[in-house]
Amino acid sequence: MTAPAGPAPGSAAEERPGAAEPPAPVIELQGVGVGYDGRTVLSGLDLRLAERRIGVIGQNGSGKSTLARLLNGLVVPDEGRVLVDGRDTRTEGRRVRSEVGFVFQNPDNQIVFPIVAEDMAFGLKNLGLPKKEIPGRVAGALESFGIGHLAERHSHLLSGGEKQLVALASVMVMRPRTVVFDEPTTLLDLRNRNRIRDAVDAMAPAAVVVTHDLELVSGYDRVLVVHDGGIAFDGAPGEAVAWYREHCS
Ligand SMILES: Nc1ncnc2c1ncn2[C@@H]1O[C@H](COP(=O)(O)OP(=O)(O)OP(=O)(O)O)[C@@H](O)[C@H]1O
Repeated sequence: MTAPAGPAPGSAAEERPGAAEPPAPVIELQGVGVGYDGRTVLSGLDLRLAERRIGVIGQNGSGKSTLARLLNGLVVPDEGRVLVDGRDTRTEGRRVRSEVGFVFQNPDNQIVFPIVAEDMAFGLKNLGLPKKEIPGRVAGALESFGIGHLAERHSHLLSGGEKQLVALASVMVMRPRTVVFDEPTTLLDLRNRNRIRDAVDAMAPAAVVVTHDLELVSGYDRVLVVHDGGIAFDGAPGEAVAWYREHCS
């Protein structure tokens, strides 16, 4: 399999000084409430998200993953609504998910096919991409994360770090405008954690990153602290982390 001459649009390799960045879609939460088994997890959330790098921090069980899943319709609210560029995740979930990708904490949750390239091609086939364009797109996405050599490997036999990079490439190959990450570095050693951090920092789409890794969000545009069923702090990374340390440790 040969990589295309240039980096894939939307790939990490495309990101370079002066490269045009696609505008992030505007994600709006209006009066959003979610509960499980009659227990409220998030309530009365009103948020407008349009920055390119947004971090989400908070204690275990505070509702961060739930908030992340609301953003592309993996969870639909019990109250209120979530709009992505005006599209309601309840009624246009499929369309929203083509614009807002999701990288799970455990990459095994998103790998379906045994071979890496097959797994990545599956999503593109579903998108209706012409068959002859698929191998080039897959190769380009893998190369952009420095993992072209994994194309023909068995997905389930990869190391944790390799799997997480493959999961990220599998989302990026779909060319989303925003990628939501649910604790992308939790299972990784320091080297792979830094690879993922650099990949997220450099990628062209916007990103919303849920994490307990407070250093990860230090250069972000905005950080939300989820606490007591809502957003307890919303602001610059330094202040958000300081608020979190003071109130939640
Ligand atoms: N599908 C579900 N069914 C029942 N309860 C759930 C479900 N998903 C989440 N919860 C509960 O909702 C609460 C919030 O969970 P969530 O995963 O959003 O928190 P979190 O902040 O991401 O936690 P962590 O940092 O531990 O990953 C928790 O009490 C969790 O047990």
